[in-house]
Amino acid sequence: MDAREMKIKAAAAALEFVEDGMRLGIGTGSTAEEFVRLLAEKVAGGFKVEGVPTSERTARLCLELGVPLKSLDELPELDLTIDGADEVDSALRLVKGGGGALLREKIVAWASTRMVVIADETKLVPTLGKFPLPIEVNPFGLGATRLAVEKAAGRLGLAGEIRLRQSGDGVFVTDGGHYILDASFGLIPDAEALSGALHAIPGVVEHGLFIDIADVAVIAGTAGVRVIEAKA
Ligand SMILES: O=C[C@H](O)[C@H](O)[C@H](O)COP(=O)(O)O
Repeated sequence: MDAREMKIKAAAAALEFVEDGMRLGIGTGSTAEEFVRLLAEKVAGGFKVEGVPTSERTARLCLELGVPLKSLDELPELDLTIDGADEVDSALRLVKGGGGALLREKIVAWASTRMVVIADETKLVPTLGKFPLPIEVNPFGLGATRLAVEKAAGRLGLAGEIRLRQSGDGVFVTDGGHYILDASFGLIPDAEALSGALHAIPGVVEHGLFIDIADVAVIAGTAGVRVIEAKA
């Protein structure tokens, strides 16, 4: 099974969590896009959902495929969000933001009663941190914020390159008009402490650590699909 097939398997299994009439947060990325394609087929068959997209990219795909959309202002409470991840650990802590959508993804997931994360087994890790941590920052005072991030990480014994994300010839800009710093700190043994330290920096808008947000992970691998529930 190749990577795309695994993503489709995870997306198909996650579709089982979606009920007719649900208000649905719809994630961003290649795995979430497989979910949107499968959801669109169900919608075409008469299944009713109202989706809130986590990025302009996802919104475009939903509109193209006929998945009905609302804004989060119209639907401030959602039943379920289905989204991908860059890393998932056994406590269902996540690293997200590889596609730059982490802020809207976190806002949408937070507004949802449940979040189901979908991924192929390569994303499952014993400890978060192999994937560089995306940190969304305000463009104002970028240098100062970067330094503050470096110092905060250093106090937790973390160090590594912090790169300003680029896109084509320029700086990558998120849907919210912010920049992304990709921090290669290596393994993050205390994700909660790093999350708190980053949130304390005024120039940090949000970071890609999702802690106590995902309720279920649907992980597709060569041996089949595994469903992991978060411990209460
Ligand atoms: O910003 C993007 C998101 O957090 C994605 O859900 C994440 O990067 C996973 O994307 P993919 O399914 O393409 O690996």
